[in-house]
Amino acid sequence: MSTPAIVVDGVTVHYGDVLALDGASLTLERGRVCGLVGMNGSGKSTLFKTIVGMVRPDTGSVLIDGMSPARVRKTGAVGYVPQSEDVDWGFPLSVRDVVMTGRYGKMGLTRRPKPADHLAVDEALERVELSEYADRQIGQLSGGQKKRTFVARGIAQGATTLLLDEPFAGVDKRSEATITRLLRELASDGATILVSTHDLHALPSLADEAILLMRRVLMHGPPGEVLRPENLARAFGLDVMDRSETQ
Ligand SMILES: Nc1ncnc2c1ncn2[C@@H]1O[C@H](COP(=O)(O)OP(=O)(O)OP(=O)(O)O)[C@@H](O)[C@H]1O
Repeated sequence: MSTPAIVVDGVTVHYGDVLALDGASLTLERGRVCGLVGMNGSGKSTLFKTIVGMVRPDTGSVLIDGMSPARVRKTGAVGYVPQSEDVDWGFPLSVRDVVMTGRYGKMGLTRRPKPADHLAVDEALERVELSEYADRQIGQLSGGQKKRTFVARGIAQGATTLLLDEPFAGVDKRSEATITRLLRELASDGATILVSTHDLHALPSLADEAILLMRRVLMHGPPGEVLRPENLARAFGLDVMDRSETQ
């Protein structure tokens, strides 16, 4: 069997007294889109940050393509689309600048882009349909364009694992459809995608599998099974399929 794309094994994370993850374990195979579902505060962002190596687990381990987060970070194999709240949108960076940061690992210490870097950025912008916004400051984008900028960064980086923290929050239907199509295309090219969302109705058309998180993985399987009302009731404590979104 090939090495799984992501293995999270018994990960526990505290922020001071707050227990954010409590023995979370999961394995994701290559070329799959997995939806991550859980109520506010269930540890979704913490799980992403642990996988990318921004948060260190108290116990447990993370392997990406069989490597530690610190090691894999240097390869650029993991792309991360953070929650909007985690980004300083006032920073004087254009869309092109943000996408170019995905190439830094390949540039060495000078960080001087070569023609191949410019080409990779142009191609990534085209793929997410943002070429005409390339020189716009990132704060002057719509919600969907902001998300697509970070997806483009992952593409320019050549990421084979992409982690997206609520890419559909504050995004209109058209951008949602564009992002969904992109993620499906990237997965069919072999990328592994872990994506958190509150939009449960959209999950079956987006994801091959789903995870229910409540500080630990309550369930991991086909979306139709994971989203059954009795399972959602365990994770959310209410009948969420009667609502368009869970909050
Ligand atoms: N930097 C931090 N310092 C202290 N507590 C934190 C920090 N970040 C997260 N937490 C707490 O850890 C728990 C898990 O938070 P996390 O952001 O991972 O959840 P989430 O599932 O992503 O939530 P949401 O759906 O609201 O984004 C919450 O109780 C949260 O308040």
